Amino acid sequence: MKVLVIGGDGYCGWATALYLSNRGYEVGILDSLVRRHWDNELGVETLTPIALIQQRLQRWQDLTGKSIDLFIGDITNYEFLSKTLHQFQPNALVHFGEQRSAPFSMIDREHAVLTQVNNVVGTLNLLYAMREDFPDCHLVKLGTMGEYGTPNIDIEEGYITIEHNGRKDTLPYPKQPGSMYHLSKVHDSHNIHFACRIWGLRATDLNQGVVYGVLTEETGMDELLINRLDYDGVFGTALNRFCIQAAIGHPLTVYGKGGQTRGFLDIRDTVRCVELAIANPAQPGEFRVFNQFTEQFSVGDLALMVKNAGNAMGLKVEINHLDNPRVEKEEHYFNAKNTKLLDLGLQPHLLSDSLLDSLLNFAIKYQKRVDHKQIMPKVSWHRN
Ligand SMILES: O=c1ccn([C@@H]2O[C@H](COP(=O)(O)OP(=O)(O)O[C@H]3O[C@H](CS(=O)(=O)O)[C@@H](O)[C@H](O)[C@H]3O)[C@@H](O)[C@H]2O)c(=O)[nH]1
Repeated sequence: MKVLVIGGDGYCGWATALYLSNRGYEVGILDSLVRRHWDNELGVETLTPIALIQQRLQRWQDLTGKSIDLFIGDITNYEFLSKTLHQFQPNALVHFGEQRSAPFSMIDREHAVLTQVNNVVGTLNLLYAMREDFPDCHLVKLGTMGEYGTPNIDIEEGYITIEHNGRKDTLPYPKQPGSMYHLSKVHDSHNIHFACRIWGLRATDLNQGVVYGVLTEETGMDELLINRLDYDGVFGTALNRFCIQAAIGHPLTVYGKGGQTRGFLDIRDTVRCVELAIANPAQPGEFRVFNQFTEQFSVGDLALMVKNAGNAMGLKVEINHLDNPRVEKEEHYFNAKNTKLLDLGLQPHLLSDSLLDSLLNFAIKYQKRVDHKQIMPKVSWHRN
């Protein structure tokens, strides 16, 4: 089975490409490498030193004998995309190739437009390329739990059955995203759903929660295969940031009250979830939605867990409640379903003391690379 991983040079994409290659899939990576460019523009570097994509792939081949084809280019360029698909002939497309940071999308108008054009046009191009020449190919698209927002009712997996004035229907679950980035994913979901309904394409939208961790079996094999681990205020995400902050003695940056609750998962489960989706494809015409997370936590609870784990290792860890740079509910109901991937056989790696220890130790190992100026959030959702 041939799988093209779009965005295969990024945090989730790199881990997934190696995992699938190790499991015997024929893997190609398509990536524009723009994420490395955005790091340069923002003046930030991931905690871990990441090798050039070509060196990474050479090392993978030397270690395992498995080769991964590389296509460098941008899927917003339809000609490049179409040429690549014809060359590679994929059976499944795994699409991580989007601008994925909420703060980045909220910097200013330019970054909002960049995010939405990049994400929506890239995915639209994919849908048209599939419609033209690869109508049977299965699209596995990374969506986000943030598409739903934080409604005061249970969150279902993509659809909700509603009774209204004596009639009943199962309809797309209402969306109330919290950033221009999260909105771009909602727009994608609508476009993909349309392509499935009208053209009979098949797709799975993986509404992923916040990913944490850095090691997978494959990326841990060699220093040159090491994954990125972002800690800065733009691309760093909650738990990873807290561990790195604890390791360098920076107070943990809880935004506001800290009751913000989200779905979380270990990166070792991200790669497995993608494989489960590929191995059990959607039917022609089906737009399938899986909620891809394993546990729910509030950011305040996560900060406490990191503080306790850090204290146990002899680190002094403080928790700071900062003025929230985002506009979001800080105390709210949150109960999201996540049974579909479990039904397909996902065995979650739940957040444990040993994972926190390993992440903290990882952060301590690379602490010299941390630029302390990049920790505090600088992007505000507020009007002024
Ligand atoms: O130092 C921090 C960082 C974040 N938060 C809070 O933690 C929550 C999550 O923020 P995040 O930065 O960890 O994650 P988010 O911006 O939601 O985006 C990340 O997680 C999303 C899944 S979800 O959150 O929408 O379920 C993915 O789609 C995105 O690509 C990924 O960057 C927010 O309430 C935020 O205010 C803090 O309190 N302190």
